[in-house]
Amino acid sequence: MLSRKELFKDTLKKAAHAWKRTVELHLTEEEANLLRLYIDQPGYVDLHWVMFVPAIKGQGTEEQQKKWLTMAYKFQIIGTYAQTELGHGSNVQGLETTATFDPSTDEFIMHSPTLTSSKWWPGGLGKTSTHAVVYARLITEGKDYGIHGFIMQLRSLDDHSPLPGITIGDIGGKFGSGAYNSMDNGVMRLDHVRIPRDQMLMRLAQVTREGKYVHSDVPKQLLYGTMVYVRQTIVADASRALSRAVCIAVRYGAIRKQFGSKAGGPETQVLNYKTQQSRLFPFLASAYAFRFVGQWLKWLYTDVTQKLESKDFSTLPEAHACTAGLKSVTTSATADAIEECQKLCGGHGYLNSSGLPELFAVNLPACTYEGDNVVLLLQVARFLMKTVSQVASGKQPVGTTAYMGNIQHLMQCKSVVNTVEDWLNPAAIKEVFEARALRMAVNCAQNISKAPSQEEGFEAAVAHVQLIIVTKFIEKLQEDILGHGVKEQLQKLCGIYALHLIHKHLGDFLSTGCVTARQGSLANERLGKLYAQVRPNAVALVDAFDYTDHYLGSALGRYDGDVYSALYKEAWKDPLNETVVPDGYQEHLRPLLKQQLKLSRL
Ligand SMILES: CC(C)(COP(=O)(O)OP(=O)(O)OC[C@H]1O[C@@H](n2cnc3c(N)ncnc32)[C@H](O)[C@@H]1OP(=O)(O)O)[C@@H](O)C(=O)NCCC(=O)NCCSC(=O)/C=C/CCCCCCCCCCCCC(=O)O
Ligand SMILES: Cc1cc2nc3c(=O)[nH]c(=O)nc-3n(C[C@H](O)[C@H](O)[C@H](O)COP(=O)(O)OP(=O)(O)OC[C@H]3O[C@@H](n4cnc5c(N)ncnc54)[C@H](O)[C@@H]3O)c2cc1C
Repeated sequence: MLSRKELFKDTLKKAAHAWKRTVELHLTEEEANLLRLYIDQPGYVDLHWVMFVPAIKGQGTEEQQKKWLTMAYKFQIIGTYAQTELGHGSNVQGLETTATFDPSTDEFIMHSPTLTSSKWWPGGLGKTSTHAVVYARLITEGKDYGIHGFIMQLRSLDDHSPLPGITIGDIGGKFGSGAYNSMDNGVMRLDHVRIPRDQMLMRLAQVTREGKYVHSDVPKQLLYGTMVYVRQTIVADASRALSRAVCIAVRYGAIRKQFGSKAGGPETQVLNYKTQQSRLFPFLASAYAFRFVGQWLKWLYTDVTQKLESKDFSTLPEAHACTAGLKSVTTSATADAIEECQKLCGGHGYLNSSGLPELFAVNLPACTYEGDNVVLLLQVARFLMKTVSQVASGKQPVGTTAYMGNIQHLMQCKSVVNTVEDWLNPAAIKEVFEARALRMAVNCAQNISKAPSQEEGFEAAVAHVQLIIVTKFIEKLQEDILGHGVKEQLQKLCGIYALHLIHKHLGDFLSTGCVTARQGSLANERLGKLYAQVRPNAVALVDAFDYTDHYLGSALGRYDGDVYSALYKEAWKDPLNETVVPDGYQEHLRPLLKQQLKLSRL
């Protein structure tokens, strides 16, 4: 119910309080991250910690890190990540902002040469950030060396006014009433702003005092390293958002009753309807699947980072493909699922008090930020095409593409499934997912020379990423899992996750010959049985997410199930209910009613 200005100020207040507590309680970096997470309101601090600091860590020299991170860690400066422009977001190499080296003063001149080169979108830029890592085309000795990162001070540290030559503001209201409107996404134009040479982030390349451009021995793709890092955190974020929506819809489904038995007995909980289960339980399974794959991705990222530190860059392409693909598939699935959960809760799901509209509006842009989901999957497709061609030339693939090394078998194998129970076998499931992913990638690679098809590449990428998620779920179940019966429940969810994908993408599985129509129908039968088996534990499986009512923010998802009183109470809090007779009655309603009454008497 807050206005945009009030909402923004509230975000500043919460962030300042969180920082105060972080200092007072001597929180570790991880604890401070959690504190921000549970404040649960997008704000400038996200950009500061999740993008500005990592960009300097990844692209700054040791000396630069020492200088800037010391201030950033103490919040003496607030930073953002200013990459996207009005004219270009996905096409990073198409950015237009220039950083021209002037050897006479040992400075870079930062400039926005066109309207479309205005920086547009960076979070916290609009009203808050004092500094930014700004991405611009480096020009020295008359030559354009492409996009590089530069640290710029944007606002005075005394009175917060923009520095000379910098025009800066907020880009305006966004989707939904609250949601991402707590963030001051900004616009910025630069008019020949001078910064010292040593504010170019120089780990990847340097410009000497004389203006010579010198490459480092690290790959230029490290320029994109911050995005790899953030995409990895977004997967965990998507799993959290999805689990919140599912928690609301499952709990409400257990409370909501519609239609009775013919004999006039009690009405049926909507969660008991098969159609409700087949729509909702795949989301429950996905929430767990995304959590496990997110944990694995975090491990992969840490592993790659350690390798990079010792100058082993070999796993960078795979890390890029995994983070891009998983960010894309999990955020798209999550946005769709939250929207569907709204429908699963019927009319009440459409109320703000259900918590679902806000959850949807906050998570929808994750499909776009940190890389449009389609653009990212096309990157995965490119990686797959390269891998297929390496396999063809005898190279053994590793990591998440290791399965492609089994090409002889996977290109011609037939699924062993013969009964409904056979679909309980993880090896049988994994084999059909591997065969589907490989055959789609190979078909795409073969067709590329004839008529390049983006769609085919996109579909092959989706199949590959789904295989990763299924595989990581299966691997998770091979670990020791504490708690009586917990593993059995997770096995059921793993089955649901995999089999609902077979159901949804049956066309792929059939057309690539991985399963027959009969096996597809056995998978559906198995899926129906799994839904029935999960039903008794569905509420416990969402309680296990351990969300407080406060964090869930939903009248429908309350732990105590007292849904109707909560809805009723929430309604009365609406500002429209502050007066019995609404504002506007005297000016607009009364004259209208009186006029009509007069007319009717004539
Ligand atoms: C990938 C692009 C589209 C590149 O396109 P292209 O022009 O074709 O390619 P080049 O630039 O020439 O590159 C070619 C080669 O480089 C490889 N490549 C590309 N990207 C990478 C990469 N990232 N890493 C490694 N390698 C890469 C590519 O494969 C080519 O290799 P080869 O030649 O084939 O060998 C690119 O331009 C692009 O990425 N576009 C997308 C742009 C984008 O993503 N922009 C993001 C802007 S910033 C933003 O959006 C910020 C949003 C705010 C988000 C706030 C998030 C808050 C999250 C909160 C989290 C909560 C915390 C949770 C805490 C917890 O849970 O722990
Ligand atoms: C809430 C939010 C916060 C953001 N925060 C930041 C930030 O802090 N810092 C920052 O720098 N940026 C930020 N961004 C910008 C964001 O990174 C870009 O919007 C994103 O990278 C997509 O780029 P675009 O907007 O140029 O989309 P476009 O690339 O213009 O996409 C438009 C359409 O074209 C399609 N398309 C584009 N290229 C291709 C292709 N090659 N093949 C097929 N289809 C294609 C896309 O799929 C999409 O459907 C933010 C964006 C949002 C929404």
